[in-house]
Amino acid sequence: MRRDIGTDDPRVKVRAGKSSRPRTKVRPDWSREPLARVIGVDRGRYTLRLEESEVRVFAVRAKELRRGSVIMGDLVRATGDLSGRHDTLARIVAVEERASVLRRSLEDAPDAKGEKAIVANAEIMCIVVALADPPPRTGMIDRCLVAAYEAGLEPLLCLTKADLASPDGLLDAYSPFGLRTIVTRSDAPGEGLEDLRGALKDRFSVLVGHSGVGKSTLINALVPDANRAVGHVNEVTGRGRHTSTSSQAFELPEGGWIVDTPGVRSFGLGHVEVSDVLGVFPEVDEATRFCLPLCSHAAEEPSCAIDAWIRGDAPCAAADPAESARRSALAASVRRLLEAVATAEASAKAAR
Ligand SMILES: Nc1nc2c(ncn2[C@@H]2O[C@H](COP(=O)(O)OP(=O)(O)OP(=O)(O)O)[C@@H](O)[C@H]2O)c(=O)[nH]1
Repeated sequence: MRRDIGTDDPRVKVRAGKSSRPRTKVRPDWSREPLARVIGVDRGRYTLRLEESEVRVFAVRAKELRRGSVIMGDLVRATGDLSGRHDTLARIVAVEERASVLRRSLEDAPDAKGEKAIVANAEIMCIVVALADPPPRTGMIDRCLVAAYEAGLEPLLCLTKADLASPDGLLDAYSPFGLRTIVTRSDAPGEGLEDLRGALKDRFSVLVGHSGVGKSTLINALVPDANRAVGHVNEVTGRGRHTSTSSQAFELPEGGWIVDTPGVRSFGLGHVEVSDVLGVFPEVDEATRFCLPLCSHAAEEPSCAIDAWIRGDAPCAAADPAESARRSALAASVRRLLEAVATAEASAKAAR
């Protein structure tokens, strides 16, 4: 129907009102467009590597894709100029289903709500911790572990700066998790670096760790032409300066990718639940079925069934002293992770 615009003058053309425009639910099928991996994110610009030709192209997001819907590591469909020539731009038109999503809750950023997906399709979280300068903080390792378990990534603990302090204390503290652990020192890279190379080969890994722990140093050692800027640790604060600011994936010469992204240096865990952590440790999870409802599973909880499981009391499976010692170490570690989740929950509530 023609809209009434208050004149019959035939020279005045009437465009259909917005509401009467025909709508279609049929979306274009992008599934035949070339597949590419997002290997760089710098504000609204993406660097893609085409899966088939391995050509690198710059791209922007198509209008119909929401802000934040394309993240590092995504497999996407791209159209437009895919030549990779200087001054050309491709267009990301669709994002493939993700095998894993690493998220960060934003309760630590008071102006933002909810959570943010930061890396897609990663397989390994390489938690980089300096043995000194800056000193290691177990709270940060625990938060990273919880985030890795929640996202379905395999955690790998990389202890750097072994020339400055012994790794023994941390190795002991994390042995109950059965984590893969690698110790490195930049003055004698040798064995540690080789182990790391082996662990990351053919995998898509994400590096996390505080500023100044030596992430860029590791990347430069693993990827000869990375040219990652190496910062210095401030003598007063004992921290680095977050020398690396853009999110970038580096291709390892022996195959695989390693991502350094500033966004994953701290983790809010507001989106993680107790069951996410317990799900990773089936035997502890099993024991908690005998807890009273609303049990926090903390060590001071008088009726928590985890203690009965440690002792091997019925209805849990019996345990000899060696088995009890193993259960006790594992329970202490799991309780530390649960505490990290509880603390995050409490601060999320307080921020609301
Ligand atoms: N003694 C010692 N120093 C190291 C080692 N690895 C790195 N460093 C030094 O630690 C400082 C920080 O290293 P970076 O590689 O820039 O650390 P980063 O984690 O990338 O820091 P950001 O970019 O700020 O996040 C530099 O001065 C490095 O030379 C090591 O194994 N031993």
